[in-house]
Amino acid sequence: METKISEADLIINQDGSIYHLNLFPEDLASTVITVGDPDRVSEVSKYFDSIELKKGKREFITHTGYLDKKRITVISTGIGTDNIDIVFNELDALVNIDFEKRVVKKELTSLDIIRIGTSGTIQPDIPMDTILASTFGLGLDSLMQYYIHELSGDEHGILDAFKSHFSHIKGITPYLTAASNILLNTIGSDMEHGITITAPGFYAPQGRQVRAKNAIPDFINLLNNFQHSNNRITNLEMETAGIYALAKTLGHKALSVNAILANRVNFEFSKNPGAVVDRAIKMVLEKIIKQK
Ligand SMILES: O=P(O)(O)O[C@H]1O[C@H](CO)[C@@H](O)[C@H]1O
Ligand SMILES: O=c1cc[nH]c(=O)[nH]1
Repeated sequence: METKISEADLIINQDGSIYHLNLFPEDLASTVITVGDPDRVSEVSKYFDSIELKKGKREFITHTGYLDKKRITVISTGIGTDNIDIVFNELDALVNIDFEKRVVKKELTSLDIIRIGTSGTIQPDIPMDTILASTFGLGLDSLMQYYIHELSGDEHGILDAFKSHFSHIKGITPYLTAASNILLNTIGSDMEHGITITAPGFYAPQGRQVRAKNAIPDFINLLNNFQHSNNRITNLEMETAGIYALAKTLGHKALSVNAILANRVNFEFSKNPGAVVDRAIKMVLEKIIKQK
């Protein structure tokens, strides 16, 4: 017998839309771009040939439209993997749960989900304004402690090596998931590649020192001298690991594309962040319409 999902587990608004995203199943395209900043949604959808839908609630703004006959949804997640938990469970529910019967559909849909976000590099040879696709998301936040989450052989190897590199740091349980290979080799081709660290904050959790003192000394050096086979850590941000891990758990493909705005070893910040983000948006949209 099909298990019915309760009204408290999956909350559907009075009008039939999903709780936080405020969307109906038909509002969502099978190619989804996520951005952190709600204002970045229109920076993406301004390139669409037509926009059929604009909706929003809290920090979750959604536009769906067409570019060159391809239907695309762009949605803002806000900052952090706590928001990724909400957005990814609700995106999945929109395609894979029958809202009337409150059961999982027999035929599951796999979404293509591409993050276009901003990030700081920790490698001196990666110039500012680089567009980088994350090969793996390595989470230092706690989101995946709450989900059963299986690792492949490659993922185990890198994660075990990182855990031993990080073994003197107490109280952090890292997790790691690979990008979708298909999206990495299509959307992510012609981009710099590397492991992305997802931090549970912007300041000390990314090794920044302003007034509050850092508990982990030499954090950036500790990360940038990690190496496993050909894999090195290239950048820091706040969503990728949660996106990769939940996408894999729920059967979706995901890729994170990072506009590098900060170089943490050269202590520099981009002079023109808007232009770098715009270049990342255009690269991703061009690659999406070339797919299939
Ligand atoms: O520019 P977005 O997509 O928000 O991404 C990055 O910028 C925010 C911090 O400034 C974090 O969300 C981080 O992941
Ligand atoms: O250094 C940076 C830049 C953008 N976003 C981050 O999370 N970190």
